Amino acid sequence: MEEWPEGAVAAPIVKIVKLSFRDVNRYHLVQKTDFPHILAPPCSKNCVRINEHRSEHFALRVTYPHSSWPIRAVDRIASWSNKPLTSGLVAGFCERVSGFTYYNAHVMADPTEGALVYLYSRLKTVPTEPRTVKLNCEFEVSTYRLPVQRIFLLQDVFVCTPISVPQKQLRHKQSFSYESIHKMIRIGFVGAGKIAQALAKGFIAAGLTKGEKIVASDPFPQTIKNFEMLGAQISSDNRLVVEQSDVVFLAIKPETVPAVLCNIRPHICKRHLLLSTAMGVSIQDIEKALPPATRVIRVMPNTPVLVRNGASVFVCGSATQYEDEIITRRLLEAIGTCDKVPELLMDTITALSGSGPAYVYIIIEALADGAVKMGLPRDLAYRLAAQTVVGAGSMVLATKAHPAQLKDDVTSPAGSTAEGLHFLEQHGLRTALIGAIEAATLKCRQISKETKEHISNSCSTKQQLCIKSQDQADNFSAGKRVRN
Ligand SMILES: NC(=O)C1=CN([C@@H]2O[C@H](COP(=O)(O)OP(=O)(O)OC[C@H]3O[C@@H](n4cnc5c(N)ncnc54)[C@H](OP(=O)(O)O)[C@@H]3O)[C@@H](O)[C@H]2O)C=CC1
Ligand SMILES: O=C(O)[C@@H]1CCC=N1
Repeated sequence: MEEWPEGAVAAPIVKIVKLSFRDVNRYHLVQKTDFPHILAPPCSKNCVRINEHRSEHFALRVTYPHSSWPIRAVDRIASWSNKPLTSGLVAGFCERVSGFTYYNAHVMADPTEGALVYLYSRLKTVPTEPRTVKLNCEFEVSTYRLPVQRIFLLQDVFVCTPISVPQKQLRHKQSFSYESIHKMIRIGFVGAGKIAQALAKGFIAAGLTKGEKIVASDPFPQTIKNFEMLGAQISSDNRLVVEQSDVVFLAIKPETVPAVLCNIRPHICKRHLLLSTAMGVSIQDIEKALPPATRVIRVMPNTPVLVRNGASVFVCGSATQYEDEIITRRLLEAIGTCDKVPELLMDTITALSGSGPAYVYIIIEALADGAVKMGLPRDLAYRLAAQTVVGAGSMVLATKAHPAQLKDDVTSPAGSTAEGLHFLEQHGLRTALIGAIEAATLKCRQISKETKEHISNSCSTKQQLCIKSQDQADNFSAGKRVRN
């Protein structure tokens, strides 16, 4: 039996009868992701069907395929216990509240064998208020035997132990918190520009990592200084970032992507998860330029991730594991919303939420300019305009009402709003915004096409390019500024 990692706690036999999301934070959590072995998909023959449209409990007894199946925790804390589990209980709860479906489930190891409790949870939307999730004894009477398949529903696995466990039951005194898992993931940024900085600051603000756990590269000394100020390790050599991180954000402009991929390619290995923010560069094109089976996820965040209010989406590559999706979700959900989308929507999403903050800033600026023209102090005008945008956006999300309905609610008969709206319609605000999304989408498509050609060409002349990139990288390392 291997040693437990430093800081881990031995989970005692706990029978959870009630768990709230607030409680989750009170548990010591060890994330575990190696769980394709456990559960059948919810709609398979032998499995409880989970009805998405009403709240219900479900319960399953599972039998693991091999008595030697080890309990393994993720990645860098792999094999912290290899005690075999042969059976366990899965209990879950699917809840439909205010239009959202919440999934939660537990796997309890057989107490005689492992005495570990796993908590799986998947929330379509993270509730703003802690929710009580009842997990009760019902599940103990279930006797399903399931084929061994992948879990679809469940997002995360934690080994839990209540904080109230007497110290003497703990093998190690320190707790091993959920946050500390992410602190173990070394995050790297290739390209240290605007979106890289916003992401890094967001992750730090969310407590997912610390500045010193980040490593970033950029040829531009002024830009990279911003990372230095976060306490990050900085370099002008992209290869160093790759070597020193597990999750690598590719935060460079599309035209730079082919040469950079060529440069980092020899340093990419199995442990890496590559998250590309590059607009218009398809997963297929990125994968083509990297070693086979490189795990690539394409993401489209926006700058409000800086204040943990971003709108991000992601697309999984052909070699990604479910665990990679979990990590991506955990990272992006900590700094805003996060949706998995089909890749064909990426160009339009780039135009909408990727570029969108820029449009909204112009709107805020213009609203404030109007107010200043009419006599308001400028700082008050900006504050009111910004808060109005925040409030209106929150109304759309919270009420799910049609924006037109919410607009009508503001517009009193013969009032001032109607006058303002009339003016906007006369001057084509709607048309302008629709046109902006269309124009930006088309630009993304064009860049996508160009990058595809560029990558195809660079793949055919890969060796030459690699030599060139190597030279460039060496020049960066030598402190010279080189542009592609
Ligand atoms: N800004 C945003 O809101 C969003 C941007 N994105 C995407 O993210 C990517 C980055 O955008 P953004 O941060 O705005 O752009 P920036 O120009 O701010 O950042 C890119 C950085 O990469 C640097 N760079 C250039 N060549 C290399 C190289 N060979 N190796 C490493 N770094 C290099 C650039 O340096 P230099 O300036 O000297 O060229 C620059 O500092 C783009 O593909 C964009 O489409 C996605 C979502 C939102
Ligand atoms: O302007 C750009 O190209 C990027 C894409 C989304 C936001 N900024």
